[in-house]
Amino acid sequence: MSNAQVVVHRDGDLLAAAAAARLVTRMVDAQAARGSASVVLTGGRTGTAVLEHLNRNGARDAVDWSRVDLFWGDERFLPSGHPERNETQARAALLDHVPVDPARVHVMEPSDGKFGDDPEAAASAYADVLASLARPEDHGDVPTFDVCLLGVGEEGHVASVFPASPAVYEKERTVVAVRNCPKPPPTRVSLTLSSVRRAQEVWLMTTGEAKAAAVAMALTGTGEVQLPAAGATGRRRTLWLLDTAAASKVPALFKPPLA
Ligand SMILES: O=C1O[C@H](COP(=O)(O)O)[C@@H](O)[C@H](O)[C@H]1O
Repeated sequence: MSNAQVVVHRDGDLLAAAAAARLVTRMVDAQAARGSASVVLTGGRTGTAVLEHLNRNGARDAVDWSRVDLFWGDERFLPSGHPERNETQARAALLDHVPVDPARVHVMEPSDGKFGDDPEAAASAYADVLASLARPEDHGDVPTFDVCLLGVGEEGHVASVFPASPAVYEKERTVVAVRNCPKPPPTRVSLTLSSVRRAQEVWLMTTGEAKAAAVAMALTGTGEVQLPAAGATGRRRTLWLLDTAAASKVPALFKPPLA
């Protein structure tokens, strides 16, 4: 994790506002360079707050939303429209308010979707979606995302890859079904860490003292099996966006002045 960058904000609200502004810039730059942008969304409180801030930010209209591919890092395997689905929360926070191209909003199937209550089939279908969008220059079955947004759990999970779970050992598949999650709901679909690592930039965003130990451990050499967040790295950049409480156990070496 030595190449990780840490940015500490005064509180969670400022973190979400600053991350939203940062995301606008990143998407506009990607569109200027390549014509389109691709972002992996995360669920959770911080991830949703970032989308809410993005929706309120006047600069959101600098993005050509019809040329954005949106993916999810994980999904809670629940019926379509369920309030706990990451998709439902992202739509309410942002996607229902901007002119996205529905064909470029790549959702993970719900538990009442075309595969029914079969998370393995939903995971396999999402792997097919990723593979269909990968270009030769991506060198594999996953597109090179511009940004992958991630929350971080108290025990160090990212997406729905939990410590010492089968998902953290997965080396072949790009997307997996996750069962018996320690955090409800118990059944989920998730990108694997190797898929997360296809992103140019990975932004790990979290707040609160309850996350402080996991953040510090991830930054100081704990392995990804014990702490999946440690294995969430970007090809070009790994950025930790923290509030002061989540950063409270980070060694001074990593801590820049307060942003
Ligand atoms: O369940 C989940 O939790 C994590 C972290 O959520 P937070 O509320 O503690 O920020 C999130 O990253 C993940 O996408 C989600 O499914």
